[in-house]
Amino acid sequence: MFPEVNSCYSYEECKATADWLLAQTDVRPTVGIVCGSGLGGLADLLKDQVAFNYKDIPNFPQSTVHGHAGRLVFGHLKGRPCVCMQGRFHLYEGYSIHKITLPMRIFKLLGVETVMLTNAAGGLNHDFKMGDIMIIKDHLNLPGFAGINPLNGPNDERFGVRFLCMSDAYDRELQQLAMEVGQDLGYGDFLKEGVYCVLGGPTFETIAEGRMLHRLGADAVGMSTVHEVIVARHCGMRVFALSLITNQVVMDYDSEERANHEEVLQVGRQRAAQLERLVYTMVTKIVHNNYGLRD
Ligand SMILES: O=P(O)(O)O[C@@H]1C[C@H](O)[C@@H](CO)O1
Ligand code: HPA
Repeated sequence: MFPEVNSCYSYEECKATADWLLAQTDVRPTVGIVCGSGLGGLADLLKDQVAFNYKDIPNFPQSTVHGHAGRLVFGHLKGRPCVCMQGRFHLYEGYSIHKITLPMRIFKLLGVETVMLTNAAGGLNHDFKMGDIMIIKDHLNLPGFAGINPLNGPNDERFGVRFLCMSDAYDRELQQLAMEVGQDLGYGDFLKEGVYCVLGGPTFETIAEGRMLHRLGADAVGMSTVHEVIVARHCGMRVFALSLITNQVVMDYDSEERANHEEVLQVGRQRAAQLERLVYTMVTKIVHNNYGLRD
């Protein structure tokens, strides 16, 4: 019934990985950051770094995509203890959905309370431009419609409930904070909000697919994030997510534009510093334990 059931990681396996990491570093992160394609520079902002190559971490998958360095970096952002994935995993790399979301459970067992995810995405909303930063307010989980969900398989209540509410997946207070910080930083012209749709990739969208997703209510489309968000919410972490619009999805048969990964990485490089500053400033304003925000 669940073809990937054997690839689930047990609570004990996740705990073993978290305990291994905690034994190697004194950093006790409350914020976990996931860097999207070409956006790994965020990890370089961490002070007092303790970094691990994914290949050295028990149970961890390896990054196979250009623009995803494959390092887990612990450190501090203005005194706030953080852990940062410099590179994430995607379904199209051939990993099971349980494997690509394993780091979220490890974050939880490390003590992370807030997860901040970034990704590169194609714009579907006609008002969006290349280089816009979209605060994700909701998502469309297309693989989920087809029964591909990271919570498939036996449910371990130590992580969370069997049937997860998703109408509050993206923390509204953090979205508001992002808007305020973005305005303060002068990002008003390119800071947007919208709905992210995940597909399996690795193919970019056909014109008919782009048109369909737009009509379904998606503002941007990508190949990640949603699975991580589901698992992070399942184990009770607060979630905030951003998309960098690296290209406009082609929705016109007369267009000469062609989506490609090099352009995705290039636009990432152009906007990375501003995106990093937004996340950095937000982290300095998040207070943990009482879920409040600092002014
Ligand atoms: O990890 P993210 O979602 O940022 O990566 C996007 C989606 C594909 O992996 C790749 C396409 O260029 O970038
Ligand atoms: N489609 C899907 N994923 C993406 C895109 C896109 O146009 N751009 C960056 N990641």
